Amino acid sequence: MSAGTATTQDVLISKSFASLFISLIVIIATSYFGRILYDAFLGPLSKFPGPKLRALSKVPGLYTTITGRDAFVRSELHKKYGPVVRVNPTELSFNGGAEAWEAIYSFKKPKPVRDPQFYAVGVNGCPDVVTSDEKNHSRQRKILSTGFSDQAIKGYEPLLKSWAQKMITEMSKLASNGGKVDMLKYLNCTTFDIMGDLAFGEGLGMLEDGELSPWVQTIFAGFKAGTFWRCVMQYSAITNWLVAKLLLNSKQVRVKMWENFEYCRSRMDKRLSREPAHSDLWSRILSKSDSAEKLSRDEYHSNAVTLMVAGTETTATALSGLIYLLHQTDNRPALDKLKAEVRGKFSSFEDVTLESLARLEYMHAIIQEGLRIYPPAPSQLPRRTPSGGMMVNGQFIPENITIDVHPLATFMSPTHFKNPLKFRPERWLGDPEYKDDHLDAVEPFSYGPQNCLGKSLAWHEMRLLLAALILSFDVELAAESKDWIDQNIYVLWEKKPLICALREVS
Ligand code: HEM
Repeated sequence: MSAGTATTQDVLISKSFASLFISLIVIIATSYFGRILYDAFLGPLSKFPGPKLRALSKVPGLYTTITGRDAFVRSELHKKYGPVVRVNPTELSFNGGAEAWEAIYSFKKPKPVRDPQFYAVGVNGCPDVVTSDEKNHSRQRKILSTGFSDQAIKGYEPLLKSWAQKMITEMSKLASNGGKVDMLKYLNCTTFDIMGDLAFGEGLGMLEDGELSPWVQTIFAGFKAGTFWRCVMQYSAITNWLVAKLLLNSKQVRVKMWENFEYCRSRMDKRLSREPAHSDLWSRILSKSDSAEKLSRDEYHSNAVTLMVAGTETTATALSGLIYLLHQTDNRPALDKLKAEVRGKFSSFEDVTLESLARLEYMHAIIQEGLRIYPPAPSQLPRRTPSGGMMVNGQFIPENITIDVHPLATFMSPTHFKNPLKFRPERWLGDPEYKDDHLDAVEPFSYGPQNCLGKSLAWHEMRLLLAALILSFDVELAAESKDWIDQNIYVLWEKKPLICALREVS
């Protein structure tokens, strides 16, 4: 056989390999894109309305999320397409009000689970009340609830009042020097000190320093960075693997994450080793700690981290938003009525009790309206449909689909509220002008068995801190905070300092 013949044979073999390879690529590409087209236009989710581009690709949703505009875009999508929108190839967003909350978040079975891509287990690998499976969630929640009962909260009253008083004292020092106050920072310092005292038996020294600790600043920055990396991970299996292996597993990131975790772990261990001077979240829980259902040491650690994040920024955000809204020209009548109610009822902060505050009707309506327009948790809380799929509002949704009620798109929807953009506490007080409002669409603390465990404590804190401010100061919004509410959302609002001038009430 000549060398020339062998070369021709080689060429023929390599040509057939090339054409085999190209055919393989064509088959894979056809089935890949065919699948995408099928899912978008013929698959089980194709019956749900929404922009076709969003049915075809995750990219538009990831883009609006990374740019912090997703919540606002979703509100517009719901206005255009109605109460259910296909916002991603495998995600449906709902804003149907009470019916949608009930369908997705209630006790009813089959129940969707918290989306594991959104709810990641903490650095110690031990699931807390938020990230554990259904059985462990019920167990942990039952134990933790002991620390949030009405009776337990009553026991925290002196502690809560002393921190509110400390907040006023620190603000007064600035006000008497003619200085301005970053209300957001002081409210955050207060809620973190309160939670430190409730969870670790001692404050975190933030009001004293007038600064958020580096630990808190890292937590806040983490929401934006976390949103970005989650989007990269969600893009594809490859990016998911790359971020998980190269970034999250890198020594530098692990060290930083452990440092953050250590802040809570060491304080939690210290608390568990001694009895604090006052009753706190754990007092009742520990008094029953011989029960078979007790928390493990790791569960104490992971829940301490969760409580420090869930129970602080949220309350401070609600109050900052409320203060901003109350100081808009259009809302002055509401502010005046609130001042009259609080100052008419109490001559000084010493007279204030949690119980008497809970009876202030106008304050209640004001806070409800603040939570509607500026909910501290404005973004979707995603759930995954269970194996076998489930019915939602009369429509079948296959398994492993992400579904959620979008809080902001629901609370600001003209379907549910007259003048949805206007701050009108009267809608919560039976004003006939707002008789057609769907007040039960507003669930700022979420709904059902996984709703906010600290809801009652949060309400007491909001009323107490608001009353303390009203009894102590007349507040004016500084010019630099005029557009404070124009914020992006990275799971939470990306807030700027809320600068206010304070005049002490004589
Ligand atoms: C205005 C203040 C607050 C708002 C708007 C709020 C809102 C929420 C929301 C929407 C959820 C559901 C999260 C989800 O499903 O992913 C939640 C859960 C939770 N919140 Fe709050 N929260 C507030 C204050 C607090 C406080 C003060 C605490 C405790 C000290 C707290 C502790 C928790 C816990 C432990 C969970 C998880 C419950 C579970 O999974 O069973 N929250 N909160």
